[in-house]
Amino acid sequence: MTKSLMRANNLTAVYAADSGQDVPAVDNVTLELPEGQILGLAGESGCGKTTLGTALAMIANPPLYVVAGTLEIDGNEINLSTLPKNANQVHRPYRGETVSLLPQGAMNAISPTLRIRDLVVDVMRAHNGSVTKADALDRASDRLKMLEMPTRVLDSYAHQLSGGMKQRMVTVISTLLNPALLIADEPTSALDVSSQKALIEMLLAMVEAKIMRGVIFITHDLPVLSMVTDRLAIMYAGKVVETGRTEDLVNNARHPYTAALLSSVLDPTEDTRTKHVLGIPGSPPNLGNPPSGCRFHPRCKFAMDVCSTTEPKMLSEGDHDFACWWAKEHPRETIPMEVTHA
Ligand SMILES: Nc1ncnc2c1ncn2[C@@H]1O[C@H](COP(=O)(O)OP(=O)(O)OP(=O)(O)O)[C@@H](O)[C@H]1O
Repeated sequence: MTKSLMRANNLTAVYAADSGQDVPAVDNVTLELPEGQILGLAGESGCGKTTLGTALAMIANPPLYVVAGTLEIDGNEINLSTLPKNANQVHRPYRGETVSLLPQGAMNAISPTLRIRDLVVDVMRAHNGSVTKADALDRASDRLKMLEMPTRVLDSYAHQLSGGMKQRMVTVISTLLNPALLIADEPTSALDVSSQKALIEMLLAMVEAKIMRGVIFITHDLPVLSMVTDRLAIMYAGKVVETGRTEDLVNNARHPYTAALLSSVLDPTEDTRTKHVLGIPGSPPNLGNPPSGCRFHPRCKFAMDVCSTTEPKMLSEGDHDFACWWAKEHPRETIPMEVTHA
């Protein structure tokens, strides 16, 4: 593997509940991103993707607490559990410059009373109060020219822009400080197909130009991830269950959950109309009280006795890691995809 840009070690993040029972939404997750690559983070709704992104971006606020874990990035090792509990007090260069988060729905959060140029100045000044308006706007304008986007957008209000343009603008603004790592949470989900393509092309151009040196791309949308990412990490019920090169996961899933997730996606080929996509039986567990052993075992058609009693350890086959008892007993065997024909 090429040089590592980021490595999160044994990260656990919990939501403190009024009932006193904490919900560990991210449980002992270890994740690595090589320099210059895009890592896709996928899994069903509620599996902890946004919580993991929030913890890595060092913007966890109560009731979310990072209770364990370190982040190695850019030669620093940051103990995430000892950062101030109020994210506003976290060392500024960590937030925004080391890691920048493009939150879910960011494009709809732009104030209707601000022009894009005002937003640029606000964001730049939040990081460095002494930045002049002219310098902030010069930087934004240079960045837009570099990305072949129209600079007149800076004079617009959000409601004057299309959804696709708004999303590209918030992406540009959230990377003006050249963060080492950008975490983009569902950046394409609310966009039409051509706007998705434009955003993806822009993200790839930004990585190519080293505006940021790595991206974690969070989405449910596996077809988008398989197009854009170098690596994938699949989460289930707060845990990363499989990670590796995108091509390896898509063609040779080693965890039954990954295989089930992939086979829930319709591939628009000639025989699509005759295919039954089986989906994944059952529903994800309550993270406050997850199943014992492997958390996926109640929904897994490959489950064995050990799966309900003992949590599987992460195993490696080359650059491909997975936590599954069935895969351990069936080295290098591809999990069959569950698609039937009418
Ligand atoms: N403020 C909160 N208090 C308590 N539990 C929460 C809170 N926010 C999220 N959770 C729980 O944490 C778990 C993980 O949520 P998270 O939003 O990280 O999942 P996700 O995979 O990003 O989902 P989605 O794809 O729907 O965005 C969920 O089970 C959710 O119910």
